[in-house]
Amino acid sequence: MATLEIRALSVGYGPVRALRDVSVDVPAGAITAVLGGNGAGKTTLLRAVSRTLGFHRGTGTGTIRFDGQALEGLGPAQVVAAGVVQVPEGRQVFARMTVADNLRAGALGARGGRKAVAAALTRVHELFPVLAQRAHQRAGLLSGGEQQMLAMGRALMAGPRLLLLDEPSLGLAPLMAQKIAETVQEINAAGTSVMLVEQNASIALRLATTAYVLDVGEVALEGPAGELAASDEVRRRYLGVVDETAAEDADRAGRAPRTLSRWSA
Ligand SMILES: Nc1ncnc2c1ncn2[C@@H]1O[C@H](COP(=O)(O)OP(=O)(O)OP(=O)(O)O)[C@@H](O)[C@H]1O
Repeated sequence: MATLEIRALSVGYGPVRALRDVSVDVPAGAITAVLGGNGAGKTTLLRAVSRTLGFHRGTGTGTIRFDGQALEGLGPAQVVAAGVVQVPEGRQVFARMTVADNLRAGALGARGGRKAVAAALTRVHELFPVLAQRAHQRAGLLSGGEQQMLAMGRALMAGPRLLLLDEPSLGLAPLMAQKIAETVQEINAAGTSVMLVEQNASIALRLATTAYVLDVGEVALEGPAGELAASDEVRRRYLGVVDETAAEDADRAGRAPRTLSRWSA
């Protein structure tokens, strides 16, 4: 059963068409990945779900249902209260506030009372012990990886049933990216559905059950993550694998083969 159903979603920023007729299903309990190059519309898709397009002067048409409830017409805080929480790209922690206060801020939109918040904090500290050790430090002093942990921890404080993750491994060293990936798996195994936007296709396809590839605002490919990982198109464009025929074709055309090293692990 899909917990999140996006149907015929089109989004624009003024004259810029960012998404066109996009339909995506995020099944309950699974990790669903969204891949795509720069500007493909991945972040826009998450903004549409979290109802934060308005902050960026974006407007959209189409339907988005979460557990059968229409999200159109809700404000961002109501979406959080419904159980859908976004971890924005670039972490966006409150740099001048302490780690503890950042986490407290995440609980503001939470359902449930003090007990639920205390339980969420215990859980966040179990997942990310460094956030307990650094509780009284300013968030701006944390490393990039620790800030990503804080951004995820802050989102978990709201008790999400669906977590929207925007490029959690961006700019992180491979070991830290791997650690974050393992934690995403752990969060999912504990019952939270995940919609994962990743520039690191190799990590995303390893974590996800199903995946979508966006290309200039449209769904270009979709299917089981294992099948996409094996497809020549995805391997060539998103996993940095240069197939020989493409390289020869490119040679004949007198230009370098197209490798997208940014996409490789
Ligand atoms: N606030 C905005 N105002 C105008 N255009 C925007 C705005 N935000 C995004 N866009 C445009 O919408 C399109 C999709 O952008 P989006 O950020 O969703 O892509 P993305 O796949 O997340 O890319 P990236 O990996 O670079 O973040 C791009 O053409 C982008 O320039």
